[in-house]
Amino acid sequence: MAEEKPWALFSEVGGEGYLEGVIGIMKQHFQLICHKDFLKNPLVYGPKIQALFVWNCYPAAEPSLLTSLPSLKVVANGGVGIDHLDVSYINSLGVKVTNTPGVVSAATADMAMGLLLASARKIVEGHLISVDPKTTYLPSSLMGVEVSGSTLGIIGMGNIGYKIAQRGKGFDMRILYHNRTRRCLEDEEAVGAIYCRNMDDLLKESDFVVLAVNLSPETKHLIGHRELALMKDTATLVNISRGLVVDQEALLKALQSGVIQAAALDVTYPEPLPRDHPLLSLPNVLLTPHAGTNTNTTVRKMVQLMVENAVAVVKGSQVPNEVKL
Ligand SMILES: O=C(O)[C@H](O)CO
Repeated sequence: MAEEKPWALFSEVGGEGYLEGVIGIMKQHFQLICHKDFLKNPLVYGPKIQALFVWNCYPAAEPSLLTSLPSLKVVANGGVGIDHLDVSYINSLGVKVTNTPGVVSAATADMAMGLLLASARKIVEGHLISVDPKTTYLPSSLMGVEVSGSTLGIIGMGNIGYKIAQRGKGFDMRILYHNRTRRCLEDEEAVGAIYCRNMDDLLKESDFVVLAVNLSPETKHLIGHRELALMKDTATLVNISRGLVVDQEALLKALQSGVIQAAALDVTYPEPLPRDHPLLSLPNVLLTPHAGTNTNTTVRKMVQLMVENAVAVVKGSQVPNEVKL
């Protein structure tokens, strides 16, 4: 008789279309129950579940859920950032945490460049003018910032930061980076990146500052009043990491008072911002809804890796991407 597949709990929050493509990958290895259906009958399903698939905060891996899953072995996170998970608490329950580094880097770096270009060249404003028959296009209203030849400052030079540097090189940008540890000379030379041990030097010299760090107690509000004041008044801040890396109140003031020219943000806090949040009505802000990894290819790769991680934990074999504290 064929061995019964283990049970896994996942969230339906991504939307039907989003899940259609990926549910098949999960179903090859797991019997699935979505969070909504689980909540209708937690006492029946709770003891069966061995894997919990998590997308950002969905479902929230909180004590109330975790303690209702006595057979749980793994929380398999989709994405690299695990700031929404209390890893030590989860580990204390005898449950491993896994994530999906590497596979998210290219799409996230593309998003950073997309935001940078769209903000610099006012692409969204250009689209709105083009589709509105009542507006007349005046080139002066869409005057952009030249990207080629400008200076790109990358804060956080892990996989994603490095891919942003590769893209910046393609745009003939001068590349500065700040990271806890310096990359090897070979990596630096391949993209022509200059290391700034002191982040302030990067902030002062860059036309575009891109944030690509993980959120941790050390990087929370890494960019605040002081750092924004160091930036050029013609500079743009691009954030594809986590909203909390920036002090949002300080950013709002800097954008309102011309301390910096613009911001392009894929991440904020909270997400989404409330409809009356002042950042939403500033003309020099471009926002996307934390969609850096959201391509068919990357989502599939993430789910594939989530499943590989979860299967490895359940079977007790070598786990490709366990998060270790
Ligand atoms: O952490 C990540 O990889 C992305 O933000 C997706 O959640």
